[in-house]
Amino acid sequence: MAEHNVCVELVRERQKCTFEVQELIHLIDGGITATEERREVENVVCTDPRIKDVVPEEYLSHKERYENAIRKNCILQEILKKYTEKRTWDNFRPSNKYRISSGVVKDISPFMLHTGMFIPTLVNQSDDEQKAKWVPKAMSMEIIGTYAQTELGHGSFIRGLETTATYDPNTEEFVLNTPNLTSYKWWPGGLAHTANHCIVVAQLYSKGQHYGVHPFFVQIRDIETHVPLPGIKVGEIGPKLGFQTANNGFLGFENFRIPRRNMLMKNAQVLKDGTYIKSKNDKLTYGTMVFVRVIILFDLAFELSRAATIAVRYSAVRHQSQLKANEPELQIIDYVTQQHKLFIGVSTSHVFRVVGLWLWNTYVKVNADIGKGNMDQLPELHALACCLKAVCSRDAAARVEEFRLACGGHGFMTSSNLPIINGIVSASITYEGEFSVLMLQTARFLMKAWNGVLARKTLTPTVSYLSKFSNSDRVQWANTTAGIISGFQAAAAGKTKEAYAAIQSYLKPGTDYEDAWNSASVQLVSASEAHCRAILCEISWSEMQRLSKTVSPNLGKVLLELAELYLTYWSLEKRGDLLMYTTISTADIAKLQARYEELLALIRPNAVGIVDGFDIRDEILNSTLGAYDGRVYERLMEEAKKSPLNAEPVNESFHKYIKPLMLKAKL
Ligand SMILES: CCCCCCCC/C=C\CCCCCCCCCCC/C=C/C(=O)SCCNC(=O)CCNC(=O)[C@H](O)C(C)(C)COP(=O)(O)OP(=O)(O)OC[C@H]1O[C@@H](n2cnc3c(N)ncnc32)[C@H](O)[C@@H]1OP(=O)(O)O
Ligand SMILES: Cc1cc2nc3c(=O)[nH]c(=O)nc-3n(C[C@H](O)[C@H](O)[C@H](O)COP(=O)(O)OP(=O)(O)OC[C@H]3O[C@@H](n4cnc5c(N)ncnc54)[C@H](O)[C@@H]3O)c2cc1C
Repeated sequence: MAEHNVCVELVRERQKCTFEVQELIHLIDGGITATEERREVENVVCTDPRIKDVVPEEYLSHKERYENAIRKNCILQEILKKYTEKRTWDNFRPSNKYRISSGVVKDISPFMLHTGMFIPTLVNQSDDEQKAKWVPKAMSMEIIGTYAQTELGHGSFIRGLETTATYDPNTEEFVLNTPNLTSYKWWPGGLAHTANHCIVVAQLYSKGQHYGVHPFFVQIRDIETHVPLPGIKVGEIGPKLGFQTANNGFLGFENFRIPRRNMLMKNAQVLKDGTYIKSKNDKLTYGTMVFVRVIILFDLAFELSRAATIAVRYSAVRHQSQLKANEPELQIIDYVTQQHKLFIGVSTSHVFRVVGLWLWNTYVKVNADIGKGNMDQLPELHALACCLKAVCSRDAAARVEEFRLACGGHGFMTSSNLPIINGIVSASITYEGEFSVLMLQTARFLMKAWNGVLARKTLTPTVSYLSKFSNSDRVQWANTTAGIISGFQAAAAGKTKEAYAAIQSYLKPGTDYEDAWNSASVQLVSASEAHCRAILCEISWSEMQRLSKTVSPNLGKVLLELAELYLTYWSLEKRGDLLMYTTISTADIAKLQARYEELLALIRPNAVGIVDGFDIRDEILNSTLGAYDGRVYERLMEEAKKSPLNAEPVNESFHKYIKPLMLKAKL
């Protein structure tokens, strides 16, 4: 971007920056080569003239919008092939390269489920022979798939799914059926008109026995004509709050037959005669969900970085109100309340990225152990992935909404892109495991851990802190980062203990454990949240400290300020918990507040530099308010002019309706 086109405010902001933005970019990407590779792909895609929309997406009809998304995503796949052909799924590492999708369509790609769930399920749940047959076809997009689990009647409760797969040993086939309305598959992305295959999660029956839910590889459309195969009823579920171009669909089966070997057989198998071979652990069927819950953290970090870039740049450009009489109007970023809205979101993006990488490394290690037959770490991984996915998605949605509010009226414009990002992030609170449902899964793990505390057993690493805080004394508070982390752990331990006690108190004679659990569930969710906050604080602080030592002192200082801001913000938000479970005093809280305000002031001069460090191209930001040059007002007007209503000075509705109304009023 030529600096002479950049508005004066952003030029000044960039001059103020105390660190090398390029260094931050490389740190986020994971190295200079990674930045170069990402930029190369982004450049090829974003400068392809076929990708540019003449009419903005939001003015298209629902149908046109989908067709446009498909057209452009096919071009993207063609381009990406060149950059991914040397990769195999096995050497896949979460990479920023995939954020390019936002530069192609503003909303969600209809192929997201193909890449995000169909391929991972084939890779992780097929046996070697199945993998060799299906994965290359899926990777090259010779076949296009999705992940069809949720039904009209059941999403959270997977054991309640109603689609059946009944084995017929005479033909060595499974017969798939949708026995009633509530058993229609409902929601899968790309299912409606994009995918020709899917993973179907169905209740398995063989030799008259029921064996629970299992994944099946199912072709639903003819490869040549794309017509649904006989016995398949498929369609789209309609417009939603967001995800307009995701092509979410419904699917029903009527005595639809698939070969025996189309059951994914890495974990459990059905032999030719119908004999069922059990999996080593029946929760391995849920493996794709664990994978996606892990990678969602990267997606949330990315979406937050987009929203942060938009809101921070806009706040530097926008002037409003006078702080002092006869002085120029302030840049809104100089109002401390505005910094309070903005900087925690910026910091949270960094926290999610580093905690996401830590979680990813844990996932890779546990998966390798599972491969060797060792399932010991699976419950802990599941508990971690559940609470982190749940809390981070909810936090991300709150932060994006705050960024939108920070942009005032213009943040309400679709052209700001904040409403679309809002829709994308809000959906993640529900999909891949609804918030409360996942929090209660982590609570199950915490209750078991508390049993371990009471039995003086050695706990697994992420809950080992519970033993330290098992007595009733309030923990000694220290106004340091270590003190804050210890305070969060004390709060988590205290809440875990109370939730445990609440269950016991509800367990009167004649009360089932499940009812007592339900009665205590608000406290259980609260304990899970506290546990998750303790992890977010501990891991982000240790990771940011580690990273700060790998970069120049100037950048290191900024990283530590962002990490400390996160800890301080949450200490103040959760001061009630800290007052309950630590010896923190009102004077300590006042000190925390003062430090928080100090951190806002320290971050302020670098704010634009920090979001520049996310290195998000204008085509990927898709925002009138957030572009690199800060020409906010020109862009808002340019975009407004694209409204089809502005194509004619008088709309025909005037003559048809308004004029007759006015005439009637005269009579
Ligand atoms: C080579 C080139 C490379 C290119 C690669 C590019 C890759 C691109 C990558 C990234 C792109 C970026 C994309 C990022 C975002 C992707 C998003 C995509 C998804 C978006 C669309 C959404 C899809 C969906 O929503 S799919 C449907 C998801 N559904 C759910 O999540 C349902 C939630 N419900 C459940 O999980 C379960 O029903 C339950 C856990 C709530 C309860 O299960 P149940 O069987 O009833 O269990 P329960 O009796 O309560 O407990 C039994 C015990 O089992 C334990 N347990 C439960 N689940 C698990 C598990 N998963 N693992 C381990 N253990 C589990 C549970 O704790 C209990 O244990 P206990 O000991 O008895 O306490
Ligand atoms: C945008 C989007 C994309 C999606 N994509 C896919 C996809 O590609 N493939 C797919 O298979 N699915 C997909 N889904 C479905 C998604 O996984 C489910 O919507 C999700 O798992 C929640 O299930 P549900 O809708 O049945 O909600 P419900 O389970 O009905 O939840 C409704 C309410 O009941 C509460 N509740 C439910 N059970 C419990 C419990 N045990 N304890 C306490 N409270 C409970 C919940 O907390 C919630 O408040 C998608 C959903 C969305 C929104």
